[in-house]
Amino acid sequence: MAQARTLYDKIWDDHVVDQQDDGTCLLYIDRHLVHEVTSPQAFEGLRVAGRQVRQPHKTLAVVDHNVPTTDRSHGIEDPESATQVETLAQNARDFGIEYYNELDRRQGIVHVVGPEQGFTLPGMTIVCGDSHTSTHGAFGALAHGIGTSEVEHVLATQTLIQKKAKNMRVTVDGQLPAGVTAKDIILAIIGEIGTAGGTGHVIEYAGEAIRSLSMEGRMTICNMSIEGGARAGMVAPDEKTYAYLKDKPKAPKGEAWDAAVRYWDSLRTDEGAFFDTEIRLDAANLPPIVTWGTSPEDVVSVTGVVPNPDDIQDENKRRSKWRALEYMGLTPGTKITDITLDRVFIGSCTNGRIEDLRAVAKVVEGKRVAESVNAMIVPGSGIVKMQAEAEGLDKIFKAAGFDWREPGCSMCLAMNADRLAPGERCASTSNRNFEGRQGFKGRTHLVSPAMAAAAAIAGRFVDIRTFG
Ligand SMILES: CC(C)[C@H](C(=O)O)[C@@H](O)C(=O)O
Ligand code: SF4
Repeated sequence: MAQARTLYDKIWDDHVVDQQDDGTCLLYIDRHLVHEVTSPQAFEGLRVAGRQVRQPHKTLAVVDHNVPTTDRSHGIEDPESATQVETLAQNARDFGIEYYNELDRRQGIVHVVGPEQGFTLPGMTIVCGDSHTSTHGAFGALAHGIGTSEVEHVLATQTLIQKKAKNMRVTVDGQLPAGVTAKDIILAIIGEIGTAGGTGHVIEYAGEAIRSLSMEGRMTICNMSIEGGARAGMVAPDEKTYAYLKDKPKAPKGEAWDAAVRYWDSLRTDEGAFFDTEIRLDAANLPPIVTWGTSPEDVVSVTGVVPNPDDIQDENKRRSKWRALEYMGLTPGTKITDITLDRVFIGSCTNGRIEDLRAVAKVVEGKRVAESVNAMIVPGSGIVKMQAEAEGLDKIFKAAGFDWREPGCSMCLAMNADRLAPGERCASTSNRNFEGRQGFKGRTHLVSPAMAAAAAIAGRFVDIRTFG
C-alpha cells in the first residue's frame, strides 16, 4: 500500500521537477501573482539578461500597496506612487502579462484578487513576492511568499528552488460561539504557538470549526499563518471551495471543471499521515481577541486586562514586552474595554472581503461612529466594493460616519497617504501590529471586523458578544 500522505505532501509530490541529493528541489509553479513593490528589480533583471517571461498567462499583475484609496480617476498625485504604478504597467506591457490597473474594477489587494478571479485553484503551487500569499492556501493550494530574486527566477523559468518543509496540523474542534470569528481563531493560535511556532512548517488547518468556516474565514486563517512563522497554511478543499470557485472568470468550465473537481477531491490528508507537529484548540472556549502589544502573539481576551511583563520568566522576553507596552502607551492591569481609540481601519487581505464588510454593516447599521474616532473602510478589491454597493452597505457605512474608500492595501501598512499620526491608537482588522506598521509611532490593536466596528461606535473596545 502506498504511504499515507498529507495534503502538503501530495501537492509537493505533484510539482517536483527535480530533486538533488541534499533534498533541494526544483518545484513547478502554477500561478505567479505580481505587485508593484517586489517586482521592479525582477523585471529589470530579466531585461538585463535579455530573457522573457516563460509563461506569461500563468502570471497576473495588480497594483495594491502604493495606490491612493481616494478618487484615482484623475491620476495619482504622489510622484513616488505614480512611478511605482507606472513601472508595473510598463513591465506588464513589455513582458505580455495581464495587468489590473488602479481604475480596473478587478483591481485590489493581490490576495483578494487571485481567488476572486479563479486564478487561485486547489492543488496548485502559487507564489507572489509577498508574505501573505499564504492566504491562497485556503483553497487547498500550496501558496507562499518569495523574495525578489525568486520572483525573477519564477518569471524566467516558472519554477522555484525549494526544500520541503515539515508538516504541522492545527486542529480546531467544536463550534465558534456567536460574535467570535475566524480572526479570533487565528489570533488565538498565534497567541498559543508564538510568532516562531510554525517555523519550518507548512500548517494544515483541520477540525470542525475550520470546516464550518466560509471561504472568507478560511482565507483569514491562512493569511496569518506567516504571522505564526509558518511557510504556508492550507485547508483541504471541499464543497464550499468548489461553490466559491464555480463560474469565477478564470476557473475551468464544463468538462474541464468536472475533471478538476475529481482531482481536487483527492486532495485530502490520508488517514494515518504523519505530522511533525500537532496542535489542538477548542473553538467553543474562544473569546473575541484584541492584541495589546507590537507582535501578533500579544493577544488577550476582550474581557481581560493588559498583562504584566514582570510575570514573564525569560529576561529578554520580559524586556521586549515592557518595550511593547511603552510603545503602545499602556500600563499593566488596564482593562481592555477601558482602552479608547482614535482611529479604526477596516480592510486588508486579512479582513477586506465582502463577508467582513457585511459583518461590519450588521454592527453599525443605524448607529454613529464616536465623535473622537476617525474610521475608514477600504474594500479589498473593486469587485468587493461593487458587491458592497449593490447590497447598500456603503450607505450604511456613510450614514454611520465611516469613510468609504477605493480598494488597496491602504493603512494596513501605510505605504500610501493612509496612515496614523504619531501616538494615534487604532483598532485594525489587518494582520500586523509591528512598531510603525500603520505610520510612525502609530499604535495598532488587531481585532476582527465586528470588534473593530463596535469599537468605532463606542470609541473604545467593547465585547461584541454583548454589544447592541
Ligand atoms: C510589501 C510586501 C513585500 C509586504 C509583505 O511581503 O508582506 C507587505 O505586503 C506586508 O504585508 O508587509
Ligand atoms: S493588505 Fe497588508 S498584509 Fe495584505 S498584502 Fe497588502 S500590505 Fe500586505
